Amino acid sequence: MSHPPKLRLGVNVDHIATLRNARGGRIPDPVRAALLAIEAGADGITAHLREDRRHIRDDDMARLKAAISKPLNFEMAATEEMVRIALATRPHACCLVPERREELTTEGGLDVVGQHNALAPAIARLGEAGIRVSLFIAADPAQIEMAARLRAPVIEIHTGGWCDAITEGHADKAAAEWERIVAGARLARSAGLEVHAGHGLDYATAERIAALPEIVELNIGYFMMGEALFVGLAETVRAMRAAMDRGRARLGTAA
Ligand SMILES: CC(=O)[C@@H](O)[C@H](O)COP(=O)(O)O
Ligand SMILES: NCC(=O)COP(=O)(O)O
Repeated sequence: MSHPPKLRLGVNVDHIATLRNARGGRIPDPVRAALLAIEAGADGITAHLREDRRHIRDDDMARLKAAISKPLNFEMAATEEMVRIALATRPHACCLVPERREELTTEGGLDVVGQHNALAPAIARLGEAGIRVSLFIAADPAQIEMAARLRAPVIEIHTGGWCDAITEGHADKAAAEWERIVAGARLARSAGLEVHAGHGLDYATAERIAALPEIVELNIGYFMMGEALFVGLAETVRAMRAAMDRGRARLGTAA
């Protein structure tokens, strides 16, 4: 790939809403966080409207759409309720993710293979409305190939397994997960898909994955919101941007 496109940073503001909801008030406001992140260099904002509204609420998504000048990536389960909200909101993009009320965070990727009949109408309705559809999946060849068959333009590779293995010191599992990501990104690109990645990324893992030329967007939230508590959100966005730029400078050497 001679001149791979710029690597975009999507900042996920979910967990500003988690803190806000702790007392049921209006502060801290995820919209203010989004505006600050954009001012500091974010290329887009991601927010996950979960069925249980544990963090981002319907009003947050509507205010984000109205307030931000950069693309809004609306993460959602592929339910009738969420499709209707997304069609009314008209974000730049929707990322379809698996959801289970009892989960602590997004576990695993969307089962595109097992649910392709149910997903196809949602993908079509969102796409026909001009919304760029992304499927949040594991770097699994069968899932990637089905995503391409369903004509979703984008996949987002779930990096949680790789990041968790690193955090827990499971070097062999981390190496195996990394190989899956490298191979999955290549397969997805060869299938004509735009390739994003996210979940659990921090400065070190973002820097490493930035060296994969097939990947053009990283969506990062939890780690950055934690860092922002100590050094500020603007500084955190700048530091993440710098980590991604360092990784991009080593393009093609990470595999
Ligand atoms: C799909 C994804 O990776 C993000 O939305 C992440 O799930 C943040 O939301 P939760 O922490 O609620 O899972
Ligand atoms: N899709 C990944 C995302 O939006 C942010 O995930 P995380 O960084 O909060 O784990």
